[in-house]
Parts: sequence; C-alpha cells; structure tokens
Amino acid sequence: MSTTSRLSGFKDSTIAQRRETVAANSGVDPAEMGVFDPAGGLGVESANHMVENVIGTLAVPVGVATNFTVNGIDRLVPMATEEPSVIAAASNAARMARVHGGFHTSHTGPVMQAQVQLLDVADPEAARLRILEAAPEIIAAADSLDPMLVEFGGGVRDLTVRILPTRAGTHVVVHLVVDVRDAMGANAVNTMAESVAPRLAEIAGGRPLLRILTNKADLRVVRARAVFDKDLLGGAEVVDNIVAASAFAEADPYRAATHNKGIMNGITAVVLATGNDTRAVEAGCHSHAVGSDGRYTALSHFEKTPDGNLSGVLETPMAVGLVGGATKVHPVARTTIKILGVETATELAEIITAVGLAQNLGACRALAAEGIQRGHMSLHARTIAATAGATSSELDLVVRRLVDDSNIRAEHAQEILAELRSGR
Ligand SMILES: CC(C)(COP(=O)([O-])OP(=O)([O-])OC[C@H]1O[C@@H](n2cnc3c(N)ncnc32)[C@H](O)[C@@H]1OP(=O)([O-])[O-])[C@@H](O)C(=O)NCCC(=O)NCCSC(=O)C[C@@](C)(O)CC(=O)[O-]
Ligand SMILES: NC(=O)C1=CN([C@@H]2O[C@H](COP(=O)(O)OP(=O)(O)OC[C@H]3O[C@@H](n4cnc5c(N)ncnc54)[C@H](OP(=O)(O)O)[C@@H]3O)[C@@H](O)[C@H]2O)C=CC1
Repeated sequence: MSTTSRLSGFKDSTIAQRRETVAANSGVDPAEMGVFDPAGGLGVESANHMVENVIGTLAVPVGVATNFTVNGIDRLVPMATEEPSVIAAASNAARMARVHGGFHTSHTGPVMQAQVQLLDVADPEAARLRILEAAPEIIAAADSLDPMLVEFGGGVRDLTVRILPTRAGTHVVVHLVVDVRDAMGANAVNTMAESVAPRLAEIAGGRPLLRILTNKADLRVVRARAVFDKDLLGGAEVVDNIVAASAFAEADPYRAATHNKGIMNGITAVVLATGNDTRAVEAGCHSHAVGSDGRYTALSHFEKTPDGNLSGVLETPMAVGLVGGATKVHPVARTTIKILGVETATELAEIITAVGLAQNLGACRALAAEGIQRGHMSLHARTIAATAGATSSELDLVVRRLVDDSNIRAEHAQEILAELRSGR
C-alpha cells in the first residue's frame, strides 16, 4: 500500500529520484531499490537454479505506473515491459478514473481446477455417478497431500465429472476444484491430480491419461470497474467514440484480438514484474474471451453513464500467486510485491485486472481521439534515437527533433545525429 500514488512530476524525475519517491511512498527500504540495478537483480547463479542450460539473464525495463486507486487504496504499480508508452498510458488512464474513486473489484476466490482424463470407460454415464459417489474419499486423499495448504484455509472444494465426446472416443474428465490460497497453484493441483488419478481410473473402469491443471481458470475470476472522467478524456465526442470502439471490438474478432492485446499490455507487465507465469495468465484471459457461442470477443466493455462519463468493466481469470514459482525466488519480484503492498494473491490479482482495464482505456482513448501514433510514437522516439546511437547527452535533443519533424524513423535519427556531431 502506498501513501499516495499521485506523484506529480514523477515522469520528469531522475531514476534515483524516482526510486526515492517509490521507496518513501511504499515503505520499502530505499537500500532495497538497488535490486533494480543490473548487478542487484537476478544473478546468473540464481538463474541457473531456476531453469535449464543457463547462459545468462535478459533485462527488461521496470517502470512504476502512478495514479492507481484500487478499492479505495492507493497503489504504485511496477510494470515490466519492453514497449514504450504502456506505463504512461496506464498512469494516464488511472488519473482519469481517480477523480471518480478509481477502480473497484470483486473476485471468485483463488480457485483452480485440475483435469484427470479417463479413457476406455465402457459405461461413461454410470462411471460419472460412481466417481461422484466416491467424491468424499477422493477429496480427502487429495487434501492429505498438501496439509500446509489446508492449514492455510485452502484445499479441495469440489469434484465434478464431465463426459466428453472426442474423435478418439468418449472421455470421462474429472475436475478437482481446489482453493490454492496464495499460490498460482499449478504444482499444487497437478500433484493432487496425479495422485488420485489411479483410483479414479479404478472406479471408472478405465485408464488415466492427462493429469494437469486447466489454464481456463474460470473459477478464479476478477472483475474490475471504473468511471473515467469525460472532461479528462477529451469531451462528450471522445466518450461516444470510445463506446463505438468498444462495440467494434465486441462484434469483430479481428478487432477483439488487438483490443485484448492492449489489455494484456498492462496485465502481462505486472504479471512479469511480480515473477508470475505470463503464459498461464495469457492463456486464461484469451480463453475467457470466447463466449458461450464460441465466438472470440472483447474482454472489456465500455458504456456512457447517465451524466456523460465513461464506465468501463473488465472480467478476467487471474491465476497469480505470492508463493511458489519464481515469485519468492526472483529478487526483483520480491521487491515489486513490497512496492505493491499486497498481502494476498487475490489482492494482487485485483490490481492486475484494474491495470488491464486502465491500459485498455488508455489505448482506446488514444485510438478514438488523436490516433495511437502521437503518444506512442513520441515515446517510441526514445528507442529509435537510442538505436541510432544517440548518447545520453544527445538523446533528448534527437527525440525532440524526431517528434517536431513528425518523422520518427531510424534514418532520420541518424541524419539528426550526423548534423549534431558535425556542429551544423
Ligand atoms: C502517452 C500518452 C499517455 C500521452 O498523453 P498526453 O495527453 O500527451 O499526456 P500528458 O503529458 O498530458 O500527461 C498525462 C498523464 O499521462 C501520464 N504520462 C504522460 N506521459 C508520460 C511519460 N512520458 N511518462 C510517464 N507518464 C506519462 C502521466 O500520468 C501524466 O499525468 P501526471 O501524472 O504526470 O500528472 C497518451 O498519448 C496515451 O495514453 N497514448 C496511448 C498509448 C498506448 O496505449 N500505448 C500502448 C501501446 S500501443 C498497443 O500496443 C496497443 C493497441 C493500441 O494496439 C491496443 C488497441 O488497439 O486497443
Ligand atoms: N499449465 C501451467 O500453467 C503450469 C504451470 N506450472 C508452474 O507452476 C508454478 C506455480 O505452481 P504453484 O503450485 O503455485 O507453486 P508451488 O508448488 O511452488 O507453491 C505452492 C505451494 O506453496 C505452499 N504454500 C505456502 N504458503 C502458502 C499459501 N499462503 N497459500 C498457498 N500455498 C502455500 C503450499 O504447500 P506446501 O508448503 O505444503 O508444499 C502450496 O502447495 C509456476 O512456476 C508455473 O509456471 C507448472 C505446470 C503447468
């Protein structure tokens, strides 16, 4: 939790000043901010304990989005992304929601599901009922594998059975529904699924094959809503145009894919910054974008409020944890969690979905008003100038010229540099 996330002048500060401000406003020890230096973050030796055949690490920029209020609490939000303008857009959108109370969320709890696939079952309908009759035994056996999780208030909540016709015959698919508390939960539920699979197969009179969690985490859903201010958005016409942009994304899968990519710009950046599994969250979100009619659509929805402001809602599965995976191992992830000030995985999930909504609004506002290139390309100009070889002292000058000339291209950056260096 931060004292305030409204940090005026933050974007124009030096890196050292930003670190000081973030530490002061989040209660993180200023000395700990050194973790964001290349030498202070993930060392090669630690990396070698995380994955296989390690030869090094890859640094990704980490910035802090400002202006976020989620459920009445100000949060500074670390975001890891290589894409210019993402953090600026999220901060800008959060500023527009802040005046109307920020983001409000609700959730279904940290519930994941593991699937056990059973093949060669002669009587699938009867097998389904036999498994349901044995549910207390199966649930107790699964719970006994993770007493720690049960002690924390988690454990198996339910067992369901589906009959699935496939081109390889009829499969009986058992779902273990597990409250994984502060874990992302994949390892926890996979262990359970593997352990109870032989007994399930015995009851069904078939053979077990896959025993793995589903990333369609539709029992672990977070919903975020916010009202964005019409004047800060740019007026009534912009509000109407964002509503039309939202309708376009709902109606057209080609547009929905890009619209949802914009949401994931924010979501993935926080998921990555906190050491969570980006692929698991991406799989969950995109699967959630397919409606009951089988059509891929927008994850968010925007409409005009009676007083002419813009209301936005977003619902996403959000399988993130505070224990397990890389979250506790990666030194940067440990610090980003402290900056966020979250105590539970669900609180983290709520902030991430709020960022997704802000990110989406930021992009839709730009698209529905001046177009994406003005804001995005003027920030992208920094990358172009650096790629062209501008030094720190030359960078700002080259960027200004690229933007002023409305010609944000590498060749032009090189021309400007040549001109500067020749003293012309
Ligand atoms: C870039 C802005 C915000 C400029 O917008 P602006 O109106 O020029 O900004 P401003 O200078 O008036 O500042 C307003 C606020 O924006 C933030 N801000 C502004 N500039 C910075 C900066 N340099 N560094 C950090 N924060 C910045 C900051 O919060 C600031 O307020 P403050 O807190 O300072 O009082 C705007 O043009 C914008 O939001 N553009 C959209 C950019 C975007 O969405 N980028 C995502 C990448 S494009 C993409 O991949 C997705 C897409 C677009 O395809 C998805 C889709 O199609 O739906
Ligand atoms: N398809 C996918 O998405 C897959 C993802 N993965 C990977 O799995 C990893 C995540 O698995 P996950 O199960 O979260 O990780 P871990 O198994 O590392 O952590 C979960 C365990 O932590 C212990 N724990 C301690 N405190 C808590 C608490 N407060 N709440 C909950 N559990 C607690 C629990 O048991 P105890 O202490 O008893 O052990 C729990 O089982 C990620 O690295 C992910 O990439 C793996 C396979 C597939």
